[in-house]
Amino acid sequence: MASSDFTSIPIIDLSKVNSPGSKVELLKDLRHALISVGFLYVSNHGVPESITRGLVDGLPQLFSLDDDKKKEVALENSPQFLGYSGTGAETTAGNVDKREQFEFATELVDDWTEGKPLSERLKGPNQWPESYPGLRPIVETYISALTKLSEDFLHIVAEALALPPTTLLSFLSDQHRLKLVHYPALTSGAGQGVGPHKDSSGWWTFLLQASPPHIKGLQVLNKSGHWIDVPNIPGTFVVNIGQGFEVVTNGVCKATTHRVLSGVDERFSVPFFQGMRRNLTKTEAVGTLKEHFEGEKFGNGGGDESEEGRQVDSAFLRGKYDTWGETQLRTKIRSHRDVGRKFYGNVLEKYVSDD
Ligand SMILES: O=C(O)CCC(=O)C(=O)O
Ligand SMILES: [Fe+2]
Repeated sequence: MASSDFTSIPIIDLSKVNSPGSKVELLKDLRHALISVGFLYVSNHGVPESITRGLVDGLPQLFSLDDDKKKEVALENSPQFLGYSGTGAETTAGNVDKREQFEFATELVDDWTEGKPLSERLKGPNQWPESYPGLRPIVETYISALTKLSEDFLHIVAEALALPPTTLLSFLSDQHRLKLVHYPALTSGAGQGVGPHKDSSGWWTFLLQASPPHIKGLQVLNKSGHWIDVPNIPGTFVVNIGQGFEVVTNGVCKATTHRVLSGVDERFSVPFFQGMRRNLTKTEAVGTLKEHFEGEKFGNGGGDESEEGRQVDSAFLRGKYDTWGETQLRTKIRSHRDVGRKFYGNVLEKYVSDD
């Protein structure tokens, strides 16, 4: 094992930002987590317990709706790829993921018209299940709270990386995405809840583990290739780096590979994907902070990564398309070809056969 390799996930107490003495310690711990781990918990984050509780308590009711009620808000209806997708609709690392999910986003108007970049069509309204009218205020309140937390967090991250506090805000999107996820119980043994991946859809991910702490499942790959458990610690969010942030930091802060193993207990989770602006070009993403992150203070950076981690595709950096938005659209169309066929017929063939 590499001498600096991690075997557990650091907990960052965000209340330490409030006093100068403890802030120094916070920034040092955060910097280590960002450069050497890529995953962390945040505690004392300021999101009221009533907001997370409202969401957690609603999940069993939502997922126990009849199939035909879920299908009324099927993701296939939505050019924004927002809505319900059932178990078996997704594959990761070549295997089928055993999970069902509702995807929501910051509520926006679809004002795309012919001539605008196609990726602007990712912006649009949510589909709210009519048979659970109480869900909308719960989800909207939660998205607002996480939007605020994730923006505040970017200020602290910038400071931990020796940047002016507002530096990272210029990369933000007007749209953040939220998934409500249910991993059904397996009748025997363990199986793939979601396969090994790096988060490609956001710039940072804030995950609420929404089942009791004895229900495990989330694991992170360390640099020597061992899977490390990320148990649910009540009152915290798990925070991890997305592929966009890795690009912007010149690889100093790595998007760490993770997976979910399902077992005999069902499990719920809620990832919030803080969005990167769709018109961000590869040149801007790579170039804006390049000099800063090439500097000596990041000498060794997070450099090393396990072989399995290296294999995980970075669609933005290696892909053919110049903007973050187009890369996102391509990824979405490739994962949901039926939506591609219905709304993006002109580019479907190009995106599915360009590698
Ligand atoms: O369910 C979890 O704990 C993690 C989910 C995840 O990694 C994802 O959806 O990207
Ligand atoms: Fe993930």
